[in-house]
Amino acid sequence: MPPAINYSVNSLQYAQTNTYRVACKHVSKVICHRLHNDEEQYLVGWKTPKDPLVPPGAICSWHGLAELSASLHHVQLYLESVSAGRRVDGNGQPTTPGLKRKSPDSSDSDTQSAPNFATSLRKDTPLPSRETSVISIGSSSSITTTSEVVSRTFEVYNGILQRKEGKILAKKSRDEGIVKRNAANLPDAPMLQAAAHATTAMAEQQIRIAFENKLGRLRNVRWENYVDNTAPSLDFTFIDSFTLRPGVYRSDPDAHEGCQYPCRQHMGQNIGCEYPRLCTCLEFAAVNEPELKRENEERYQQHLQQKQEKGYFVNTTDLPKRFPYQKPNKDNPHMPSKLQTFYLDQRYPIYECNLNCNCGSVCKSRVVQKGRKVPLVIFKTPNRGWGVKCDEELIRGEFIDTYIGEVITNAEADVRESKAGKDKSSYLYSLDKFVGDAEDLTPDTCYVVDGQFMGGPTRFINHSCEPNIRQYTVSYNKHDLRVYDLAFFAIEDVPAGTELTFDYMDKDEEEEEEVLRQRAEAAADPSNEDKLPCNCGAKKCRGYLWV
Ligand SMILES: C[S@@+](CC[C@H](N)C(=O)[O-])C[C@H]1O[C@@H](n2cnc3c(N)ncnc32)[C@H](O)[C@@H]1O
Repeated sequence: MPPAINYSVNSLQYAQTNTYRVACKHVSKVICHRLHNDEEQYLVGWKTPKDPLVPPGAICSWHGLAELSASLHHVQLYLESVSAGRRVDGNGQPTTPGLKRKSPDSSDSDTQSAPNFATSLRKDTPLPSRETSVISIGSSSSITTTSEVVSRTFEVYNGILQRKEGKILAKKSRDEGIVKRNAANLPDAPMLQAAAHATTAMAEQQIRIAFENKLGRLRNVRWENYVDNTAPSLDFTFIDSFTLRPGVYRSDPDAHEGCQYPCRQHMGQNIGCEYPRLCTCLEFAAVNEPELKRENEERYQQHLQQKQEKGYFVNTTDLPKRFPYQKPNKDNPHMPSKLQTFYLDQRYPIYECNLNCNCGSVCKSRVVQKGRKVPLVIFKTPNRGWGVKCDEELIRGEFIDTYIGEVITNAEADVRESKAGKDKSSYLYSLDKFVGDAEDLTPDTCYVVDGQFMGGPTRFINHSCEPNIRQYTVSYNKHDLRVYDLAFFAIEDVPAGTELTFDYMDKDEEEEEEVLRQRAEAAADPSNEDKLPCNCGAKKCRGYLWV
């Protein structure tokens, strides 16, 4: 019989409330659940740290929700896999699909189903100071990962966790009648049977509260779910600006080139910049070509030629430019700023004034930098996961919010994608607008925004083949071609409460007939078999998400 073993106190931190908190970083995954003494408990599979396992040889142990408050997203992942019928055993093989959920007032417990070690412990052993059982390898001396451990056929012993002199001990039970379990196939049949009768309502409620708390930090965003009891992922942090990761650089805003003379505070009847030829911020802004053509046909032709050769970065000194936004409506100051139709249609990069511009904060060329003004709702859709809508009507050209997240190198994006599988691509947004406009800026060297684990509410926006919003490039530093804002604007009037969607493939509008032809072609193409079907419901739906 192996002796009682000390194990890392880091993994279960003793909180002042007399409750241990399972440290998230040590959890591999939640494997099963049960009702134990009327308490919902979750079987936590441990990661194997280099230091002694938790406890050495242990692969999993049961914990109540109070102990799992710092690891709730593992419980959330478990509940999602159960409801999707995707549960797998320790060998990665699917187990009995789809446990039937019980209503919250269900009083079934594991004692009424097939006996398991927990039942034995409770009956015959003196009540431990902490009633949690642990499954561990009896004879294993080497430390291996959880998945390695469970893939071997071991007889395991069942023990209890005890608190003693400031440490947590895993102790083998002396109970003769204890049921030995084979760790190769967890959760095993008796566990699954017990789980099928055990409610998960308390965990679901705590997950919803935890998400509510996260969202509470955001102004003017709420969430609702009239579809089921779930909440958006807890493994997500709301941030309010880009988080730059290693290898990513952006210039200091203090160093941005701003518009100087003749710009000044409160100019242009207090609506800011008014010199479309001189303003240095507008150096690379869209040239007002009809105006130029009217004024000087020769210079106009020269400009077209240069544009064709050099793209956005042609010499436009003294040429008339287009301000990105319409002038504020003096009669109705509550009317939101609108992106000019030219920019909406042409997708031309938008240059806003910056910290070093003389025009001041009221300038009409400052919209996206002032942040979201519209109230957003994250809501559960019936067949597209979570989506986003706005509580107020949006007008065509109105700014909604930006797409933010971790900014990573393209190489890092490849690594993350290869680890996470194809669904990962949904959250990766390349900052590739200016690829080719600088020699060293290629599809392989541009940065990528990853919104999966960090971001704002726009990270929940779904795709539609007939979208009502679109993403535009907004820059405050005309010399930085690598880091700029990805800003969403309404491309049509959107009634309050309508789901906001953009086209993940950013395609231009096509005739319905052409789209239907392409959809039939895509459906017949076997290489599309593993693609996600698109549920946008649009007449011009292309059939799959990534075509
Ligand atoms: C950026 S996320 C959008 C938020 C997502 N619905 C969620 O619950 O987190 C992209 C993922 O949403 C789902 N999705 C988005 N648009 C969809 C559509 N039109 N049809 C089906 N699934 C969609 C897909 O699973 C896709 O991988």
